[in-house]
Amino acid sequence: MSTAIDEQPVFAPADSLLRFATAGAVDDGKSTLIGRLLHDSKSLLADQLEQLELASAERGDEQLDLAMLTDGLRAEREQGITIDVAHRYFETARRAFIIADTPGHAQYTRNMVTGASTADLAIVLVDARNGLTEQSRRHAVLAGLLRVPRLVLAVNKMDLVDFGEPVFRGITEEFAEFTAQLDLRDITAIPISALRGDNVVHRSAAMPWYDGPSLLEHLEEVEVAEEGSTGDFRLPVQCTLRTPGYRGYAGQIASGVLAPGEEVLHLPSGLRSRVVAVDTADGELDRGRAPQSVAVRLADDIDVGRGDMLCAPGNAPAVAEELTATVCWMSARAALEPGRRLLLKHTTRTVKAVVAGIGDRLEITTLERVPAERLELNEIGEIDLRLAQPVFCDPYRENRTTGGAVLVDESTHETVGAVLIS
Ligand SMILES: Nc1nc2c(ncn2[C@@H]2O[C@H](COP(=O)(O)OP(=O)(O)OP(=O)(O)O)[C@@H](O)[C@H]2O)c(=O)[nH]1
Repeated sequence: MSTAIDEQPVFAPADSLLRFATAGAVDDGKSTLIGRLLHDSKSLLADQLEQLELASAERGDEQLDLAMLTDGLRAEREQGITIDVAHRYFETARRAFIIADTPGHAQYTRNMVTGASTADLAIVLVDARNGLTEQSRRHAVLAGLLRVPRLVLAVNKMDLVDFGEPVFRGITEEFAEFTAQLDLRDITAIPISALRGDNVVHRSAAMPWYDGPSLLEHLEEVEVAEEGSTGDFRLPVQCTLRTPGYRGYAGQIASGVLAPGEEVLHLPSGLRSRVVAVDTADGELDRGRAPQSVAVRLADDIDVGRGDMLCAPGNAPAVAEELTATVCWMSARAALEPGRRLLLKHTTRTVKAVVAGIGDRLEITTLERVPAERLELNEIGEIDLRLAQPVFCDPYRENRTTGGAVLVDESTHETVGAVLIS
């Protein structure tokens, strides 16, 4: 194993970013996999590598203890109170990556929802010896619900099943059967050994029967849908920028494209205006696209403030004071019950909400919908919400930003629910 630092490539600027989440049960090898990706793609700094070698040598390990890299990260995370998902950046010559490492234990549903809601791809890790478990099924269901566009089934620990093709085929076939019922469009299965590095960054000689890409090759090549920039234009307004002679409405474009000269609709007023300019910190743009942060200048004097929305006049979002939504309940303190008062944070708007009713609960491993009176921690179900003011929203399946929201406890300010608007 080469560890020479001067081999570190000079990174060309990566031309695109892939956000991916890792999901697996405890001990399936997530930490080892992430460590292996960082190590073999030479994404570690000299001092991190040195520390790793030292610590592994002290323990008398022949192999580098790659999980230590992510465990270090987890220690950092544990100092925080509410952040359960650690994010890690790395890049290769071809692409930049942000990994959302979602811990496998206890609060896995909550963590996976947090980590995967913005992911372009989810890696579901399976231990080859155990095959598919209830957790693997849960992860696949959640990825489908959250509409993560791509999924990798990484069958890990292939070294412990003699790199056997039948084991891999058995697991992938079972997975395909299960996911046929889900809304998952793009699934790639890769046999790996995170510990030895087989098919993680480099292709493995131990599995000649597999002729697909290594995991990193796949991550580098997979197309990232230009998410957002394809949909209708939506700009949730964060604030108004005002200096003498200047007024721009600032925010991050949630979806679509906007160019000067185009007409936009302002919500809640329903007024329309023409775009004079789309500004950024680096100057004016010919066109702004999701997920850029911009300030929009309008031809007319409209009263625009935080929580409002500028959008395409043709296919405007719903202005809704009542919502039906799928909710993942994340609070260990109390179950979600009808009558509960909460805050709904939707894009840049926060409104008071009351739970008007609870519909079905999703039995996640069988995909059955069963009647429910309440939702406990980590349960997923359909609820009706009544809002004190409207939100401007799209169905989650059409727009992950304007279709998503979180529920917050009014007194503790804790995030207690992830909301996918129907
Ligand atoms: N033989 C073998 N062991 C592996 C492989 N990948 C991981 N392991 C071992 O499996 C154990 C668990 O690995 P981790 O990376 O800590 O697992 P994890 O999924 O991150 O577990 P948590 O951090 O507890 O969620 C460790 O002892 C690893 O060395 C592999 O490909 N082959």
